[in-house]
Amino acid sequence: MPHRSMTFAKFIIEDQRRRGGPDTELTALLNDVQTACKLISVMVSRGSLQQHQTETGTNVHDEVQKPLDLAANEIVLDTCTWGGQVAGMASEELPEVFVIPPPHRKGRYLLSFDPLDGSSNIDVNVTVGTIFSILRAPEGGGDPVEADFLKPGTEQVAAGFALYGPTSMIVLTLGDGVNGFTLDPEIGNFILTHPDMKVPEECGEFAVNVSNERFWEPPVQRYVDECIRGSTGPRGKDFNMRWIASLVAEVYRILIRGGVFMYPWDTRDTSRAGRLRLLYEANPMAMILEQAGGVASTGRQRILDLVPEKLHQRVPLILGSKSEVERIVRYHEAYDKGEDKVFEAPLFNTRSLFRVPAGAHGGV
Ligand SMILES: O=P(O)(O)OC[C@H]1O[C@](O)(COP(=O)(O)O)[C@@H](O)[C@@H]1O
Ligand SMILES: [Mg+2]
Ligand SMILES: [Mg+2]
Repeated sequence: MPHRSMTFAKFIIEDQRRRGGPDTELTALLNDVQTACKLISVMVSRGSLQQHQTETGTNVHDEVQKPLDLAANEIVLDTCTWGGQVAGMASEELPEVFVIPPPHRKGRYLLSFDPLDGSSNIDVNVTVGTIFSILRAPEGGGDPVEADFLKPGTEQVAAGFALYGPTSMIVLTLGDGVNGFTLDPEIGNFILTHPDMKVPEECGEFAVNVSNERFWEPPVQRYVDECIRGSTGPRGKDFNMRWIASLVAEVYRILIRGGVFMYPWDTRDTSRAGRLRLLYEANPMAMILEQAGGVASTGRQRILDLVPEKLHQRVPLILGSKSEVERIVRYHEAYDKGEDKVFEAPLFNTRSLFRVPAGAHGGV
């Protein structure tokens, strides 16, 4: 039984003491984020018992916003504006940077977030979550602009996600390992239940939306084909497949059981570089994965090294147990060098219209 006194707030203060002194503003910001996650958790768990504004629109990604997407977005904006620790925020649900309005205090940090990840799952009562990434705001105290958010993931000060499932959890990294906290509903606190999480190396699961199979590049087709061929194929062992359509739930499963998650580049819409967004989906998840001993890549580049070009940039995302992701990266290398003739699928042959456009893999 975990000690109930090791709360999220206490853990952060102790971690900072251990690593060279307190940063009270960062601590306060993380507490604001945890408060927002508690509020969203309560709202999500009330399901149809709660009335929501029903007028919604489409977001900048042309996706239909659910009432809970908007309500969760408002909760994070409101909680973190009042807290006074951020200079600005970027959200999946807002086209532009949100600048802290006067008379609120402007803090030293920038927060990027996906208020409700996996929201296609709300209607069917499957786990959803909130993803967040924290950067330092530029010195000087002016209003932040888009360019201030366009920093590689290596510059994240902290990253994490909340999970609203059978239990509500927060998984957090401050750049020194990964820790998991479970919401104790009796006392209303997130309690450290999963210290020092590590992605298991031994694994037998892959997660990918196989309905897109015909649109994938050959290296991804090759990896999945080999998994499916199981013990009678080149891998010599059987794999299981999962697809929850909630990145938060997939990443949590990988932290517990290992395996791979892929939302690779595909040819459904060649103008976009992937499905998932770099700033508030791929980067925070990549930091968590790496801090837990895993790997996160586009298939060709380390996610955390990408220099974002725009706020809502999309990227291919492949993450999970080290040896599996490294294998997929090798398959991309072999394909790019023309060494992998076996998987010259018709869609991708040299005459194909669907050849990957230059630069697309870095995300646009
Ligand atoms: O429905 P698809 O194409 O399989 O996409 C599922 C992916 O989309 C997402 O739901 C995108 O997140 P949002 O719900 O925040 O838009 C991921 O969580 C998930 O991995
Ligand atoms: Mg999302
Ligand atoms: Mg979302």
